[in-house]
Amino acid sequence: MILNTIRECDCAGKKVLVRVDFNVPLKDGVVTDDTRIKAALPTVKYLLDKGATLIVMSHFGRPKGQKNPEFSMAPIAKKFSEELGKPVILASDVIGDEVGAQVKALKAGEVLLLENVRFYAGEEKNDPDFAKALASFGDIYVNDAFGTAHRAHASTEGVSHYLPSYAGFLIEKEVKFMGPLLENPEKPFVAIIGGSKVSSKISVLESLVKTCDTIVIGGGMAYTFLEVQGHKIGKSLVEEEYKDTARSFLAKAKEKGVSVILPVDHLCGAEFSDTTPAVTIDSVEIPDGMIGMDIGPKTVALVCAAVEKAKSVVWNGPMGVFEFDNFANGTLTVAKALAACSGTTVVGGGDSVAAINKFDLADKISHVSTGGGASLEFLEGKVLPGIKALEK
Ligand SMILES: Nc1ncnc2c1ncn2[C@@H]1O[C@H](COP(=O)(O)OP(=O)(O)O)[C@@H](O)[C@H]1O
Ligand SMILES: O=C(OP(=O)(O)O)[C@H](O)COP(=O)(O)O
Repeated sequence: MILNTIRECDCAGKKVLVRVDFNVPLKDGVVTDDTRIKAALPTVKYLLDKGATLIVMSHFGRPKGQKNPEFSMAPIAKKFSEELGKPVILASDVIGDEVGAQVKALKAGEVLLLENVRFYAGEEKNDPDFAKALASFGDIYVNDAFGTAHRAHASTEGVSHYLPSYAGFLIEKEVKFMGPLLENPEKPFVAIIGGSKVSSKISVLESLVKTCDTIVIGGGMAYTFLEVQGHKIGKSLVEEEYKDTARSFLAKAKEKGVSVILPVDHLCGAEFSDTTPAVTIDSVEIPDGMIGMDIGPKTVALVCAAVEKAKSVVWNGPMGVFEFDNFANGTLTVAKALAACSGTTVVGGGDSVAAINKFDLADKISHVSTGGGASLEFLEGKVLPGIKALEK
């Protein structure tokens, strides 16, 4: 996949329409995690250094096509300005005459942040008129919103039909790290997939089985697989309707000679709560009435040994209920193993990234993706419309 990148665009003296993903967590009107804002800064600063004037756009949350002050970009504009170290003007709206006038009034090198693009239904419908209205603000379009690249929306795909379009540094970096995992990973290649739902991860497992040497299945989704293997899982999470899918995945892995690591022991609780004491079950069989809430020490050792030998590792989804201190060990130890791995390590998915940040290990991972859904779809081998629009 070869992209047009901002290195190739002549943006001096031009108005550049930049799509970023500033869909960040807010609490009481304050940004609580600025990872996505920081991740967009290299592109924003580069364009400003080259003499561009910027019209920046993003969505925030899901206001469903309605103007709702709860979803205003105002608190994000404030944080963006602090991070950038220069004023950011917040537009009064997304499109329209008033915004048009604000764009026209911009002086060279100024930064205008449009209001939430999802205040208009045309955004998610990828309405050509809405896309044209956005495109009218710039001479060039730059997309750096990897986290939203799986959406074919007006600001992520539509505008590329009306302006010369380029990928920013973040999209370039995400593709640089994740592309080889899909096409030509350095071997041994280990994938660690966890989290709570088989339904949301089965497609990525089916894609990874084509390229991986080892696949670890942990977290709540592991129990559906253990149950189809005939093990006792107590009161652990199970997705009945995905048992056939789990069975056929295990058969496919066997046929391809891919080693699948499932939990061989567990940390269980009597109930799903953060005060439940962890009981180590030194067997794959979970007693009646118990809930599997983390992988046990023997499983942790198996996963760590696989990671230690790996040349490429991708991790998506925690190994246990890491939000509860009693059940965070599996996720923490696997995170540390990735941090110590000398191969290329890529972490994607909201909760695994949260775990990496909680344990302060982000700078020891080759690449921490800014996309949850987007990184999963990328690894599933799906075409991401926001990236396709930037291909040469
Ligand atoms: N053994 C488990 N039982 C129940 N939930 C679990 C278990 N292990 C992990 N989880 C939960 O999975 C959630 C993360 O899932 P996530 O990676 O977002 O993917 P998804 O929910 O789509 O599978 C976390 O909130 C974590 O507590
Ligand atoms: O936060 C996002 O997705 P993610 O939580 O899957 O990473 C993106 O901004 C996309 O948002 P959306 O899922 O409302 O389209």
